Amino acid sequence: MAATVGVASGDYEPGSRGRGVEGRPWLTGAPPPDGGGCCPGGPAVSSSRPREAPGPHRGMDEGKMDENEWGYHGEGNKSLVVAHAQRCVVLRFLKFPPNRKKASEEIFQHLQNIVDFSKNVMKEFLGENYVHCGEVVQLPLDFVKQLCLKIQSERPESRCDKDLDTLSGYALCLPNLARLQTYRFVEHRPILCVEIKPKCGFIPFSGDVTHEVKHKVCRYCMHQHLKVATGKWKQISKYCPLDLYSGNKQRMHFALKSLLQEAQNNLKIFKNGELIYGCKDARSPVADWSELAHHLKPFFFPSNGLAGGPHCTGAVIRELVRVITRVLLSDSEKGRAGALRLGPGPQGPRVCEASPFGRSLRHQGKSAPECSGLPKGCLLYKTLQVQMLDLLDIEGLYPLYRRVERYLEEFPEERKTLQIDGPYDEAFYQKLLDLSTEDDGTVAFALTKVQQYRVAMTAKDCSVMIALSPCLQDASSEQRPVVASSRSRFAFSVSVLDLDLKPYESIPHQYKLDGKIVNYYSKTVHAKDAAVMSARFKESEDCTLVLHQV
Ligand SMILES: O=P(O)(O)O[C@H]1[C@H](OP(=O)(O)O)[C@@H](OP(=O)(O)O)[C@H](OP(=O)(O)O)[C@@H](OP(=O)(O)O)[C@H]1OP(=O)(O)O
Ligand SMILES: Nc1ncnc2c1ncn2[C@@H]1O[C@H](COP(=O)(O)OP(=O)(O)O)[C@@H](O)[C@H]1O
Repeated sequence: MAATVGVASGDYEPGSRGRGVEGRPWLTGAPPPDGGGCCPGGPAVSSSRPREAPGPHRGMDEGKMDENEWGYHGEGNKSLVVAHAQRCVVLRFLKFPPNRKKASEEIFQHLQNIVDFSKNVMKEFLGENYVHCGEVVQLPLDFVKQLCLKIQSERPESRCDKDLDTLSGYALCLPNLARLQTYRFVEHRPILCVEIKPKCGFIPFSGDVTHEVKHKVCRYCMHQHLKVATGKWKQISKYCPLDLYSGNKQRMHFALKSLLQEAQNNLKIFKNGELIYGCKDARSPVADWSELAHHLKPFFFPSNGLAGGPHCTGAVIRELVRVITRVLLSDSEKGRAGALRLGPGPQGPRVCEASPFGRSLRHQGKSAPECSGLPKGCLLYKTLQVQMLDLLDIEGLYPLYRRVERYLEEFPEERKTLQIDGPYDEAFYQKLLDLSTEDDGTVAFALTKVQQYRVAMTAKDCSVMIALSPCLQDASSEQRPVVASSRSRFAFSVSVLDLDLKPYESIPHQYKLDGKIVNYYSKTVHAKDAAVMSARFKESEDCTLVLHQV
């Protein structure tokens, strides 16, 4: 069990073993030292050992954490996140199905693996500026239990099939990326945060793909049909990741407007840390642009130089889309591409046949606008490079997974040597750089492809957080980059989150899911398109017959 540290120097030392929060100024309620803390602005997790703390009472004495200072922030399939009311720090807890008992040490190791993977792998691939590793902290069990009770009513019903881990006391402490990363204390300025889960930005190019449609339509667009059919979402989104990743402003604008029309779990907008836009689940009300514009107008038209009404809504949405596009194309790494050199970009088609944008161009007899491509130092480019570690597609990868499985059935003790469950250290990272696809029949080759696939899956499911804070006209940009809109200027930060390495055990699920998605799409959509085409062809044939008779 991880030790709880004693009184520390007060500096924030990431990567310690489940730092207890005792006596750690950057985690206490006291004002942090300049620049201290997992988020320089500070603070908040007070000190204590996991123990049955005295009954809850107001005030933050040393060693008592107050669940009333924390609020529900969001959750996905695996984690639940709470944010401190004043400070820019979050606690990210693991979630499990009810009655799923996991030993505390196992929880600690799981969380430490997330930190190690972010630090040793994703920081290398995506860049120092975009990735925040956080740190494993140990919390008072009573605090966690009270917190769980407090937030339960705020959770979307669709997420309540799993519960917060209240038994181990471990959580990840991270900077609150929904607030601008400041280098000192949090500046009390309005902050707008846009979170995008872009999903996979390329069409598979592997020769192992057996379903022809997979070379024409992207995974996201195909998956939309199955998701609507199974009731996960009400309507098919017009968003296509290839438009967002294209680097072409026209396509990126279309992609962002599509996300604004149908957010699903791919878009969330926060204002001063509060969720103001984005579906909590399939039953959430339909997107209301006028309400969103009302929230955003002060950011984009600060002098209130814009009358209300539909014109205003359109103008505000246009400004938002343009600013987000500029930020996505910004290059905080000054052109430093990541460690991967996967070639000029996706080798498959650059436009997805299912994208409404692509379809409208074809109907107008135009070709897709040339892909200006993403700047090599921007987060989308780097994320796409990591996604393309999926070199063989799941259809080519799955037999290699079976090879590793057969080896582990024979030598189960080798699982540790193969680093299936970590440690995700430098050695693990170095093995990811071997991009060969020539199968030499060895377990080593199979394992490398499996590990690369897991990393690619992680990059296909992560999210980009963009934080915007209005800054004065003369704000110098050396501390923080600045982006201009028609009437405003914003200091901004771009971060990536949800970088948990996808589990080795999820590969069979991916293989089955891939088949389900493709079969459903081929059976319903592709067949329908073919029927429409043949009806048109028949129609034109009938016309030809009439002509002959005459
Ligand atoms: O619907 P969510 O929020 O539970 O998200 C799922 C992902 O579904 P979605 O496609 O709606 O983003 C799911 O991604 P795929 O459907 O497989 O594309 C994702 O599974 P992975 O494929 O293994 O990434 C799933 O991730 P985990 O089960 O948590 O690993 C979950 O994504 P997150 O909730 O964002 O983790
Ligand atoms: N560091 C963070 N700062 C602010 N919000 C966060 C942070 N990490 C996660 N979140 C919010 O919590 C939600 C769920 O977290 P996430 O890590 O995506 O869960 P999961 O791993 O289950 O997908 C995210 O969509 C995001 O809105």
